[in-house]
Amino acid sequence: MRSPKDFFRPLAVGAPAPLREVPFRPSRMIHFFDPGNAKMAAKVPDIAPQVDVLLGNLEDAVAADRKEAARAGLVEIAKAVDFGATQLWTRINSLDSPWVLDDLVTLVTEVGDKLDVIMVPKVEGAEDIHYVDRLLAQLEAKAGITRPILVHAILETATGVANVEEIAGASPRMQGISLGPADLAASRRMKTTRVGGGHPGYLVREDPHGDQDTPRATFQQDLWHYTIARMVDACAAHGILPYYGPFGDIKDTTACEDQFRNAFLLGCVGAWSLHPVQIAIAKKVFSPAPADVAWARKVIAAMGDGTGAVMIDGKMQDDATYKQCRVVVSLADELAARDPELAAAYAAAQDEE
Ligand SMILES: CC(=O)SCCNC(=O)CCNC(=O)[C@H](O)C(C)(C)COP(=O)(O)OP(=O)(O)OC[C@H]1O[C@@H](n2cnc3c(N)ncnc32)[C@H](O)[C@@H]1OP(=O)(O)O
Ligand SMILES: CC(=O)C(=O)O
Ligand SMILES: [Mg+2]
Repeated sequence: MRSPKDFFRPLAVGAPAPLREVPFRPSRMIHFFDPGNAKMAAKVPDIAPQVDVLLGNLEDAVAADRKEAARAGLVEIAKAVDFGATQLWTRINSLDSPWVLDDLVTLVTEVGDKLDVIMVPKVEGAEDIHYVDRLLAQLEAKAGITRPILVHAILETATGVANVEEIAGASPRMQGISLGPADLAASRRMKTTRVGGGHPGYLVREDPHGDQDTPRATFQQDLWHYTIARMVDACAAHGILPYYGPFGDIKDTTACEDQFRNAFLLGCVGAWSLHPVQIAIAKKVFSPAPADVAWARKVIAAMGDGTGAVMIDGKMQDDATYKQCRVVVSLADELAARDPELAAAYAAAQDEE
């Protein structure tokens, strides 16, 4: 482990200095596309302004014989498109694959100045992040890149979950972590074949009634609660951002919204959109509701310097609820600065209060 005094030292001569704080930039949806798929690639200029993050995916979902085409497609798109305030990310191939070295070398040297974040799949421990960290520093130095490219890990192996705290704190490059429910299910030998979401078999049943014939209600439980909660704590402890990952049942927009909202309420800042239909869902869910923002502003106003206790509409407010309200309001302000429609909805709700 590096000494704390060396933690923020560049790992290569000529590499940019690491950031001391992860910039909070809106990232309600990380929109995945395959840069080697001509139809999807053609949609990028139209989709870019609608999303917070556009991610050129090179890993799973890109067939083995299309890996080079996807990488080349991403370089072309990154050079050609003006992304405005939208972030450009990529998901590279896994560190044990034959493609990852070329992914990193090509992308950083050709379009490193356009890339905000590199998502690394199947991260198992701090050593995976250390490897990417050093290599990125060398490549940044070679390419003359002046601001560090950040790193995002996917939590999708049992070992990764066991090491999530050390992964979150492995480097000042760490921007965030996403849950990878599909690979994680396989790694853990879970018996769901879905990409995220619930399972009707994972339930609790109410106690028997005196009368044997009365049916006993069942309640479906959340398969992902434990992992998301661990991930959120690890991220918060290290000042980085947690995300729910993919929801594979594209047609079930209702369950997608539920899964995204559970993650939002537990502390996640965004989720992946795999299909254009999921963009609006993520936008809705990961933007605090206007009524909640108006309420939070009311509490903050009533609390003055944020200490003491007051009663508002029958509810006790004190230093802790003041902090909760600050979380909601600062997120709303950051999102409103990027999203005029949302800013207007917040202003209207404020006028109603
Ligand atoms: C477990 C994991 O690793 S998850 C992450 C990896 N997976 C991915 O990245 C998947 C990304 N998404 C996709 O590949 C596709 O959305 C699929 C395969 C799920 C569905 O694709 P389709 O069957 O083409 O869906 P559908 O017919 O509804 O698409 C409608 C249009 O949207 C386009 N489209 C679909 N997904 C996307 C996308 N993610 N980005 C941009 N455009 C898209 C299609 O090309 C199609 O265009 P067209 O109207 O010009 O023909
Ligand atoms: C997100 C991802 O890669 C997975 O669920 O496996
Ligand atoms: Mg995966």
